[in-house]
Amino acid sequence: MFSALRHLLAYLRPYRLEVSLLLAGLLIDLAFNVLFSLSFQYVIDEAIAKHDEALLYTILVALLAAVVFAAAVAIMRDYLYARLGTAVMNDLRLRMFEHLQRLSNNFYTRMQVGDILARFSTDLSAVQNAVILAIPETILGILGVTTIATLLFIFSWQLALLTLIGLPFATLGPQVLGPRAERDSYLVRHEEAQIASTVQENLGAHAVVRAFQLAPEQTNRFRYKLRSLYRIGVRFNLTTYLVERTPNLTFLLLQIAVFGFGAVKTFHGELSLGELVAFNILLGYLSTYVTALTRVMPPLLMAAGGIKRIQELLGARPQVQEKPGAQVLAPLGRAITFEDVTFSYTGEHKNLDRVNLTIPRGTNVAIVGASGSGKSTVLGLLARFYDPDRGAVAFDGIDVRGASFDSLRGQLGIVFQDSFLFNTTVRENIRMGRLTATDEEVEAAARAAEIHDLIAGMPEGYNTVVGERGSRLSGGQRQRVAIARAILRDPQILLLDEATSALDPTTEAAINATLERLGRDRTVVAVTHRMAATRVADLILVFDKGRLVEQGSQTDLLRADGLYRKLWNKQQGLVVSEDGTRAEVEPERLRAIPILSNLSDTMLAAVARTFLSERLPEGRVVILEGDTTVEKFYIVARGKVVVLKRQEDGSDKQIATLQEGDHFGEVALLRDAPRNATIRTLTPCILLTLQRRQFLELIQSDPRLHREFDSVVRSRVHPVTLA
Ligand SMILES: Nc1ncnc2c1ncn2[C@@H]1O[C@H](COP(=O)(O)OP(=O)(O)OP(=O)(O)O)[C@@H](O)[C@H]1O
Repeated sequence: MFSALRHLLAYLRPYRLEVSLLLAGLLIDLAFNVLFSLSFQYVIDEAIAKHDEALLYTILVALLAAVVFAAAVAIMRDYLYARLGTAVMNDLRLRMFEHLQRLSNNFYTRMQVGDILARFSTDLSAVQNAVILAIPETILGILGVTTIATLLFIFSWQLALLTLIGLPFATLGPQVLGPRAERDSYLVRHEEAQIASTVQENLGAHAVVRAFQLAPEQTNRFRYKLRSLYRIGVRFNLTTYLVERTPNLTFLLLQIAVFGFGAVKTFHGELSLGELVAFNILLGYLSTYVTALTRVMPPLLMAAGGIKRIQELLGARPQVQEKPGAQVLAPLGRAITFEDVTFSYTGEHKNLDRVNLTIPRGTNVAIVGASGSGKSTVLGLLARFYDPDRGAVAFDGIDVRGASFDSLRGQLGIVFQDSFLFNTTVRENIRMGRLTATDEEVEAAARAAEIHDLIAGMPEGYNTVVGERGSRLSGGQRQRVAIARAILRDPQILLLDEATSALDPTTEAAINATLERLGRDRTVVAVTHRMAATRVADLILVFDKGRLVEQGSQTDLLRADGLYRKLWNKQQGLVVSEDGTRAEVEPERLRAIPILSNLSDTMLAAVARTFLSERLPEGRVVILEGDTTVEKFYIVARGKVVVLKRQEDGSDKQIATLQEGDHFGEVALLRDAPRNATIRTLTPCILLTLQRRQFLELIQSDPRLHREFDSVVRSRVHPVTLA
């Protein structure tokens, strides 16, 4: 609690003037309350008892004037509260937002978006409550209690002593229950953030939820999270009410005791009637101040959890930082090198293992390998989104860790598979490549990315707003805007991370041609899982489980008959129609699938004809773990899918990703069995599917094949393949 208060006061530090005026206002408020109490003594003992009418009216007029003045001051205080609350919140929002810009990629993979957003919403509003309500009430409470306690001593030391002995009991409740409530407050905030994350995920997945009738399952998951919030919420609310309630109760008892004792003293003439009344009114104010102090407990406790979570965010250190006095990197002259680079995202296993490579300036380099082999990680280290655990990434021999961010990233233009477009105009989206670019330069970049004519043809031209994440543009158009953005930087080095793999073949070919042209005279490093796209590369780097296992030109690598050749073969025989809507598999390609490898040519041709194409958007569940109704075998003709395994805590763990040429669900051709993993599309996909019923009909039409297949079934039923 004290650390939360310390942080709250730190948030208020830039507003010393406003806080001083507020304090002055609070003192005036207190002074009025004291004067009001004392006036009773004078009215009763001096004016009424002594029949002094002039004094009576003087006191009443003075009181009226004081009320008007105190009310004016109270309005000024309200204004200051309003200003302070809003200003402090905006300061915090800005600090958090700025800090988020500095944090490294690892933070974003670790944190859920909903959790971060909750820190900006519910946590901040709890802090706002504390600033607006709790801080002034606490200050007024403390000032009030001390001033009034002193005055009480002046009236009657015995009564005051009695009050002061009783007062500590009022703090027992908060002392005992406060720390527990503070801990629970953090938990409540955490649970609320979890709920925000679940809602956010559900909103993003609404199409999948509807298509797969997952609403009851999703609602159950949500209900489970609500139950957890309910448990902690009830405990927290009860504890905070008790924190508030116990002092009130103690105070009531105390008030009765003091009043009784005072009444007896007045009866015996040891205290005047006016003094007794004034004393009791002061006591009433004391009670108000103590109550005010206890009333601030719930919002303060609530804010304590929020402040802790905000401070956690502000305290997160960027993993990758610019060194003080970092060197300005000259434009790349000779080569980018990886010198014995080892890197792990989580420390559990190496995602890059002792990688040595050289990318000479001006070359076109392709990075290939199975999904998860570390291709994108190479780009991440090159752009210094991460730092290697061992070894170094160097530009012309200079370790990038010693270089300034601007001079390193200023040389790079990056196009991702799904480049983010902001919900603003096309012009502004492109200009984000270089904020100082003129409109003419923006248009020149759009021309280079071959999207100028299309933009110019739109009713609002470059001022067309692209919608959330660029939703008003097609995938190909979005990608061209992203390329224009990268080109606007006129980068020496172009990094392409699967820049065209989510597009249909015609658009992909067109954009690849654009990129090929734009890549001339630049250094291009392109991650791709499409082997055909490596044809233009001067150098191909082949990765396997984080290691660079082969490198050379396409001709060399095909001749070498190693991993590259294997990956190449896997993608042969899968033909996608130009508009990217259908796919076919060539019979010979099916021979690479163990379960079909022994079929005759005629049968393979028949099986190949039986395959159907399915187009699925990103994020669609193809197979659900435990489902027994899916009777299909799948080949990925386009795109990427992820294999997920349900964990004991109900979450899904990613165990593999499969890409073009990979297959899954082989076991569905053999027998009924619950699927042992969930398969979900990571990108838009075209899947080739083979229905068990149709497949078996084909097989059964030929008794010889039927016998052959039976023996395959018997030999393969045990080692169950994926899903
Ligand atoms: N932010 C991250 N945190 C933890 N592990 C990660 C992270 N990013 C990637 N990985 C893991 O590191 C490994 C290499 O990932 P990387 O993205 O470089 O592979 P890739 O070859 O580009 O795969 P793909 O073709 O599927 O994009 C994978 O096992 C992946 O699961």
